[in-house]
Formats: sequence, structure tokens, C-alpha cells
Amino acid sequence: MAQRPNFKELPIKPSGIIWEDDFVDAEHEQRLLSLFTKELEWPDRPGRISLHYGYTFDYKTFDIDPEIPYKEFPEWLQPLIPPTETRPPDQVCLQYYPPGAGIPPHVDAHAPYDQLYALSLGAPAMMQFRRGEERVEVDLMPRSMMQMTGDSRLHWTHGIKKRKNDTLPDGTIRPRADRWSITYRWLRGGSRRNGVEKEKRSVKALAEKAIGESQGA
Ligand SMILES: O=C(O)CCC(=O)C(=O)O
Ligand SMILES: [Fe+2]
Repeated sequence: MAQRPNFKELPIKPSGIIWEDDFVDAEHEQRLLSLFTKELEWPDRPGRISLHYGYTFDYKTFDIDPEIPYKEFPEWLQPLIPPTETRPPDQVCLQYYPPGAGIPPHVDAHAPYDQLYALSLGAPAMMQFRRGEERVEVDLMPRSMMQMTGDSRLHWTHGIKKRKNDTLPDGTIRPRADRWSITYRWLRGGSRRNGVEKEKRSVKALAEKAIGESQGA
């Protein structure tokens, strides 16, 4: 694993949130935001929208969508890959949150996925972690990279409330504005990805092969 001395666990509950401020600098962020707004083609609908790279994440099955072919990472994405894992992620999701948009509380405990990271860009937003009656707000500051592990990943939900303003701990009311995030997911057993890349086979064929092999084992 690459050494990232600034990549440290937040000293809060839930445990397991690993954090690095300024993963990219402000100038790099501006270039990305300009590319996101001027060059990328986004789905034309209100609310949170997403673009997928590598495999496509299926929010219904919480697995990769076997019908959509693997999409190579664009050049702009290469320097944004977390260097703290031994291989690049299998699935990257760029999401745009217009002001006021959110993501419902959920747990990213999907069995096919191993590591999970998220980079925040643009305006800050408060993420709420919940377990039972407990609520903990984490300020997702732009340019920060977060890894969710352990309790924060598996035993607490996380979400971003749909609201026009966030209230900071000191009482300041902070309006929401355009925010982007990039989430990175690693499949357990990356061989599926290598197989597809090398042999250009469909994910579906590989998935069927994997099922056949596991049944034969
Ligand atoms: O937007 C974010 O920072 C996180 C989004 C998220 O929780 C997810 O895509 O699973
Ligand atoms: Fe999530």
C-alpha cells in the first residue's frame, strides 16, 4: 500500500472513517469542475445524477450491471484514483448533487464490493451517519478523500439530507451549492475485471462462467 501520511482515521464515532484533506489542490479541482460542467454529458433529469466508469453499478441489485460493457477510465480520472490500494478500482461513479439534493441513508455493504472510497468536489455538504438513535454529522469538505471501513461502512448508515442549507456545529447556516462526488469500489476477487479487459468478453459470460466454476468446485 502506498504511504499516505495524511490519510488518517477521524477520531470520532463511527470508527473506520479514513480521511485525507486536499487530496487534490484547488486549481486541479477547478479544472475538474469545468470539465464536469462543460464537457461531460449528463442524464437530463432533476436531482442527483451519475456517470459510471469501469463497470456500471446497478442500484437495484447492488452489484455490477452485467448488461453494460466495461468503460475504460478517462484520462482525467487517472490521477484521482486512490493510491492506497494495490490495484485500481473496478467501478467508479461520478455523482452530481444540485443544491438541495441528497442521497437517502444506506449501507454500502454489498457483498460483491470490497473497498469503498469517496472524493468530494465543489460545495461542501453534511453527511449524516446513523445507528439506532445516534446521529453523527461529518462535513464533506471539497477536495477531501474519505474511505469508509469497519463500523462506518457496515454498522452505521450514511446519507446526505435533501435540504437547501446545512447547520454547522457553531450554528452557522451554510447554503448548499453544486457538489460532485466520485465513489470508487473494488470488486472482491479482481480477476473478473482482468478477464474482461484481456479477453473482451462480456461481463455476463464471465459471471456465468464464475457461477459454473463455483458450482463445479
Ligand atoms: O456523495 C458522496 O460523497 C457519497 C455517496 C454515497 O454514499 C454512495 O454513492 O454510496
Ligand atoms: Fe454510500
